[in-house]
Amino acid sequence: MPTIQWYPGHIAKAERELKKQLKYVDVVLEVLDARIPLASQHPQVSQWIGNKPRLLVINRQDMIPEALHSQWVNYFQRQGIDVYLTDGQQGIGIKPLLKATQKAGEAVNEKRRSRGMRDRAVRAVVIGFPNVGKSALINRLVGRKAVQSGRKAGITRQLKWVRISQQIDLLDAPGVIPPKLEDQKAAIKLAICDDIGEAAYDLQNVAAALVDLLSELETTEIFDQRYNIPVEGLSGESYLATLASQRHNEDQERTARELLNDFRKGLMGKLPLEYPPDYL
Ligand SMILES: Nc1nc2c(ncn2[C@@H]2O[C@H](COP(=O)(O)OP(=O)(O)OP(=O)(O)O)[C@@H](O)[C@H]2O)c(=O)[nH]1
Repeated sequence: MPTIQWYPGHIAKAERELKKQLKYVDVVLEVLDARIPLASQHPQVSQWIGNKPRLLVINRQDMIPEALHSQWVNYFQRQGIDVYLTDGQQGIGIKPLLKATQKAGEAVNEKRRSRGMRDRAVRAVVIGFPNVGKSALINRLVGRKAVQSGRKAGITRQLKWVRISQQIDLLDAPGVIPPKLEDQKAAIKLAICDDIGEAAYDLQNVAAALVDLLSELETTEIFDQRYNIPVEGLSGESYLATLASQRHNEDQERTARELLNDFRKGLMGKLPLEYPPDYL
């Protein structure tokens, strides 16, 4: 399979701007995609933020089965990482996240008080891959439409500070991705979930990879129900070809787009592409 690489100019610029702003930030909220919490962790974030407090936010919680929620929380907690599950579209899980952000930033004001300075608002930044739901989350945290949110990756182009309350200022950063996608398995999952730009990959390869991945996870029953063709015994590539011949007059590109859109819109049901490594 050809490698997936995507690092357009606006992302490189976003990363430079973000790094500049990080020194003014007290707390980092890293947003992950619930369907792929491991693949959507940015490999360089830890290095950028040093020992600033970090909260992990698993967004799109509505797109995975509820039974998995606590499994992910446990998995990250075992590594000493605080995790919050949210649905940015419906505004679920927002209050605990606000509280935790406030609490994580309090150390700054304790230090200021000890030097005889007045309290100031805690400064938090929301970072993550494109399209994971950062802007939708911010709008929920603010309680109004303060920043733009949209279905295509790469909507947020500029860094923007938003006042959430007297206590919290939030920085909305454009999606960042590593300059080199070293882990190609992760890159394919990001492409399937629409968390990197479409220019980076071949639609048919990625749709076939979705079928292969779900076969590996043994969660392909939905294909029999939705398309009336079982996956059993077929590779992703042959499945796509079979589906195309039955539905769209051999048009595999159109079939691939339809398959991926059905998955991305949640029309195939709650289908995670990753489970905690120690999931039983
Ligand atoms: N189902 C579901 N959709 C969500 C959720 N959060 C956000 N979305 C949708 O996902 C799409 C992307 O959301 P954005 O908030 O624009 O994502 P972003 O991370 O700011 O994207 P960039 O600006 O590209 O970095 C939008 O259509 C949102 O409505 C969620 O928790 N569940």
